Amino acid sequence: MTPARVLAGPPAADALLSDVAARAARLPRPPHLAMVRLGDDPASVSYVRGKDRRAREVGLGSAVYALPETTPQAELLALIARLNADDAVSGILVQLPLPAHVSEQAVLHAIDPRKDVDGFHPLNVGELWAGRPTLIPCTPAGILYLLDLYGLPVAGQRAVVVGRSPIVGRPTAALLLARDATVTLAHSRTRDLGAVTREADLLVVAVGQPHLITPEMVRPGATVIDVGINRVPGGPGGKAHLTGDVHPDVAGVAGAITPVPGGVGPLTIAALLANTVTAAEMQAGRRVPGASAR
Ligand SMILES: Nc1nc(=O)c2c([nH]1)NC[C@@H]1CN(c3ccc(C(=O)N[C@@H](CCC(=O)O)C(=O)O)cc3)C=[N+]21
Repeated sequence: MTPARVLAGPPAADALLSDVAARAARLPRPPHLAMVRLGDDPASVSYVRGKDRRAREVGLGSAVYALPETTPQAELLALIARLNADDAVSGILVQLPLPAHVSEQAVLHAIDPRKDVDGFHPLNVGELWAGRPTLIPCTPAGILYLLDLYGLPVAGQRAVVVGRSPIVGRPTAALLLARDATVTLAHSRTRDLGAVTREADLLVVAVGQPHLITPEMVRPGATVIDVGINRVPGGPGGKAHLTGDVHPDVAGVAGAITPVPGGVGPLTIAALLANTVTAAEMQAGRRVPGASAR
């Protein structure tokens, strides 16, 4: 078996971002992304910094509101209300996870659906499941962009998504369905997971369990998208390193596979900035809400 084709994220992200920059430049003023984070979780700090830097690189405005971990929910909701009302703000992202005293649901409901660049507001979630993707969650949008860029088919494919989280698994299943794949959504209670994943032409894994997917669970020649980002000890020099939900030996069976890091992650950021431009276009009346973003 020839080893799998590696679907590198960074060049695909660059291609998407050059389109984002061109669309941003056609607007009357640069789209602006407001990001809010509570507390100093190192991963959140690093992700938000990465998004902020990439936004500026492609000519978007960007602002980070770094609030104390102890910020009361009412204060966070008041900030969101101000950002909703501010015409200079095109997109709003509240970094997850939130501290336990803040209701994620209350926050996600509070963001104006037309500025919801994460695609987490129930209106956008509903539109996506109804087959009318508008502002699509960033990781699923990034996965579809990656597949399209590398010329991998979606329509008619047997797709298996492992993981049913509201931010990755569920919306990925909805988006693949909107693109005419035959979709199975598997999860921690799925009986004989390997028998299910072996049916997949296209396997998307978003569980957060290092090396859950082993070679015998993969159909030879399948496309495997690894969304897992797991920090595990014992990297080069004994430092913690990143590894995916898919065992490295799967590369000997799959037809195509995304690496971790350097696979889906960079596309997630690019898709966020694409959503920010889409939101700005809608607000400028250049795009009708509901006209497909793809
Ligand atoms: N409201 C909200 N929206 C999000 O989109 C959101 C969130 N909260 N909370 C956390 C998750 C996680 N996430 C990632 C983005 C980029 C990489 C990424 O660029 N990863 C690099 C490596 C990064 C590293 O070295 O840590 C890669 O895979 O190559 C990873 C993860 C967005 N999230």
